[in-house]
Amino acid sequence: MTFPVVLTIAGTDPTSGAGLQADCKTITTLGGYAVSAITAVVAQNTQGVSTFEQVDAQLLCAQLDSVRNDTHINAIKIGMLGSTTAIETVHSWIEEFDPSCQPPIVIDPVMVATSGDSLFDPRALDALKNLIKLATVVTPNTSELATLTAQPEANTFAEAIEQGLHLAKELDVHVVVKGGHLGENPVQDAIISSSGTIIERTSHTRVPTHRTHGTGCALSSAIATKLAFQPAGLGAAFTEARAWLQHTIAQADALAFGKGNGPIHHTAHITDEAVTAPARILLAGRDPRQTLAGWWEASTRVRAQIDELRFVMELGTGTLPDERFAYYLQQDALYLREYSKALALAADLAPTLTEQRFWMQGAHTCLIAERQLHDSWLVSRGVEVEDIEPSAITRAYTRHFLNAGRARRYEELIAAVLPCYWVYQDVGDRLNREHNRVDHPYRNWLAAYSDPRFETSTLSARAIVAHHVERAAMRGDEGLIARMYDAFLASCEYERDFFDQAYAADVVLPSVSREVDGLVAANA
Ligand SMILES: Nc1ncnc2c1ncn2[C@@H]1O[C@H](COP(=O)(O)OP(=O)(O)OP(=O)(O)O)[C@@H](O)[C@H]1O
Ligand SMILES: Cc1ncc(COP(=O)(O)O)c(N)n1
Repeated sequence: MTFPVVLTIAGTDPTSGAGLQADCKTITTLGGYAVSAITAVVAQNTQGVSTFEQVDAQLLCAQLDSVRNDTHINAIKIGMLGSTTAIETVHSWIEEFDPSCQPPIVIDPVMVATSGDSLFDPRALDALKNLIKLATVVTPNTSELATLTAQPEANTFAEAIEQGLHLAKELDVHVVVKGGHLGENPVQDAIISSSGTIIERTSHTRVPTHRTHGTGCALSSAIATKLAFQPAGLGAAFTEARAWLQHTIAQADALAFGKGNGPIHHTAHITDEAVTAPARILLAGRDPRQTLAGWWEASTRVRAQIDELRFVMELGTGTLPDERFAYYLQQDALYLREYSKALALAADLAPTLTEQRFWMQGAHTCLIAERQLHDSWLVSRGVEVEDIEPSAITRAYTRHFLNAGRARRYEELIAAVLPCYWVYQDVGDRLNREHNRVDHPYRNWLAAYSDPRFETSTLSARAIVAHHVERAAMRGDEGLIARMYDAFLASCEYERDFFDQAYAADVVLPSVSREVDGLVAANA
């Protein structure tokens, strides 16, 4: 297996919340191989910066050469540089790349730490702007954006966007505008192209935490890592990195490190067993049934079949006929009623209050989604749910998990309900990233499944199931693990058949009366 190499050029943080150490964690978590060059040694922690010293130019250059002489670099993230000397050293070093082979460069123009301590010599501003001209993308916060554009700090996201447009054109660089400092909820971010158009916008719930130390470092190194995998996909690199960041911020209070503005939880995804390249390496030699990463690998074939279904492809491109979509939504509404019962059964059987709360909340959300489906898209097209019967597929799928629940087999039940989160989130997120556009007929369906709240629920469901697999493995209960594994894979197959049924030969499609815009999400 080969890993794309991502170089971080940054200052240090001994407590690993920001700077070079945090960048290395981010790159590793997202499946890259992290290499680094130190610009400044900073004595800091979650409470502030006590002192720092710049690394001299020769030593900085020697570190950079050590990396370049030994490996191909797939992407570069540049963070704290601090002084004119460091900036000019990095500038000259980058200019030595053959222009046709220069890796993508992400610059986080670090000036002031979250604690308010300065990490930048203001006399270095012109040198920094010259360096930014060599970059692919720059990711200033609102205060850095104001300094770079010589304007007062923005008070609203719209003002920040104006400054971002100005900077993009002036320096001929893509700009990520970040709303973290604005206090608005939801938090908005956007990426602007060098020609001055907004490529992507994101909107996320503001996490109520003071533990946001290192968010800027993490976002920029995550974008660099995504670019290392896919150099041409800057828009997707930004939205994927931002979605990843949200979960790390949401888990910061659980990490609870330090006495001050603590760090985000960079590795939250691997601790709850997300499937990343490192997780796959850990799998080598282990029975794939013993980890969720192994389950996911085992479902690869079925997931590929889902991607190739006519229904899914047309849903993505927006060419799916209304009647097929209406049929699917009718069945989905019926499915959700039963799925909600399964989640309520899981709540009843849950061994802890946290798990009980999670499943109960899911059961409730399903019923809201079922109502919204009915009240919006279907009603507006004159399609009723009450008139129809569940299909054979809907019946078999719901029986599969309800049987486990009614037999009070908690672990099997939660393994069986997991694909409805995980497979849906995976398919929806990819379709949304590849196809969503303002005039897409099913854009709200696509957006719903890549919603960060759905992603957070999916990660929680995975964490709960992973915990029970782990416990069964510790007890040596191979039989239970095998039953959970089978229940999970059977549900993946039902997911495929569920998507496929609107194109079954004998399907009776509803008649759809008129077109009205707007559709609300199906499923959990
Ligand atoms: N409380 C929060 N909840 C959700 N997202 C947040 C929160 N605070 C910051 N973010 C996100 O974190 C990223 C960094 O934003 P911010 O504007 O704070 O940049 P920064 O100042 O460079 O970060 P840092 O705090 O590391 O210096 C952005 O994607 C922003 O949307
Ligand atoms: C070496 C270094 N680089 C960047 C930051 C900014 O991170 P934050 O604004 O979250 O403190 C930092 N504190 N230290």
